[in-house]
Amino acid sequence: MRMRIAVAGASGYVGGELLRLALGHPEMEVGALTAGDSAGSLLGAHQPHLTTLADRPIEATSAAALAGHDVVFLALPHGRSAELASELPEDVLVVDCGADHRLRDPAAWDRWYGGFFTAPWPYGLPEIPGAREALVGSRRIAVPGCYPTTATLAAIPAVASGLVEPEVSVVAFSGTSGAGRAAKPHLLGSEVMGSATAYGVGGAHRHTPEIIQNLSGLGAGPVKVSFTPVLAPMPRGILAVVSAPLAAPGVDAAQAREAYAKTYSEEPFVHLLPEGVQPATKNVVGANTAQVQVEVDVDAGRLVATAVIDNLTKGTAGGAFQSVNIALGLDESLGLPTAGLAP
Ligand SMILES: NC(=O)C1=CN([C@@H]2O[C@H](COP(=O)(O)OP(=O)(O)OC[C@H]3O[C@@H](n4cnc5c(N)ncnc54)[C@H](OP(=O)(O)O)[C@@H]3O)[C@@H](O)[C@H]2O)C=CC1
Ligand SMILES: CC(=O)N[C@@H](CCC(=O)OP(=O)(O)O)C(=O)O
Repeated sequence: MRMRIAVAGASGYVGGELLRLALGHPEMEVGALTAGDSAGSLLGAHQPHLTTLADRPIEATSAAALAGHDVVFLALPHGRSAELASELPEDVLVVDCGADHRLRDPAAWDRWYGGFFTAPWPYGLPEIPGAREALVGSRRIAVPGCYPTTATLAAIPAVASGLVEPEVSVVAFSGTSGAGRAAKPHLLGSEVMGSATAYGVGGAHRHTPEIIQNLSGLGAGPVKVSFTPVLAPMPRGILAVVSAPLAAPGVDAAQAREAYAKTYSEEPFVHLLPEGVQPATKNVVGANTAQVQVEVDVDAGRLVATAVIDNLTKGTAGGAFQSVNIALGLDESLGLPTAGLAP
């Protein structure tokens, strides 16, 4: 029998991507849809690309509306998930796409988010060593932030293998859907089109502690991270450029490549591109794949890795379904697209 899913935040960008993927998942069927102010309207008013769900009503978000489902996805603003999740039964698989259950350090939570600290849930980035095992059988999943997913996938092999010093620089370019669909002046077409802008510069972005948490858990000790996000004029996609000083002067491109090939050889969604081919965000639009590349800048003594994902697919909804598949004992790749859209 198929699993019935509920989506809280169904009118948003992540909600829309969760539903798009649910329609292609052979074990899932769509149940309740909820939101905030959009409650009382039909889904088609918010997600016109989901033609077959257009006449589904959106209800107000409450534990009662989400009851009676096998899997509940929370695609709500930060701070809205924790209380709601605490009212949902323990045997229901609850997947939080927001940040409420990602950070393990209460002090980091307090500094970057604030408010009531809730216990962290198994982290939905199976490619981190040990994370896949923690997801098996879990009934709670914390979906990573989209920048942390991209940066972490670019950096894992370099950091875990000790090829680099634990001082990582991340510069990542995100499409505008990363900011959600609520109207914000800096997201107006006239502001975004034909321009790219850094923001959260100087270690001020809230994804910094999440990237640090991920990279510091790889067995190579604490990792310092300098993270700079850049808003790029595209609807979807993230490109992360990660670099770090080589741990020893002799580390060469072949060694770096070997570490990346070995780390990702069995991963269904992470692809090391052939030598010299650089990842491009357009290659992964709508796909749950990450493309990665690694080079060594001998003159600067740095390893440079790049990765791309679709922020809404591998970066949120696709990663969420990948983790749900693992938690439920299904094939990890079930229902997840691996091909992007071209041209
Ligand atoms: N966009 C991305 O690439 C990523 C997003 N995330 C996270 O996923 C979550 C959803 O993001 P996204 O879809 O982009 O955001 P959107 O702004 O596009 O959507 C937010 C959704 O939450 C609903 N909502 C807002 N306030 C409330 C409330 N008080 N009670 C109930 N529902 C409410 C909105 O409904 P209404 O229409 O009624 O306002 C809407 O359905 C966020 O936590 C975000 O940080 C994580 C990774 C990547
Ligand atoms: C382009 C853009 O604005 N991106 C968002 C990150 C979105 C994301 O990953 O989400 P979480 O909020 O769930 O952590 C930002 O910088 O705030």
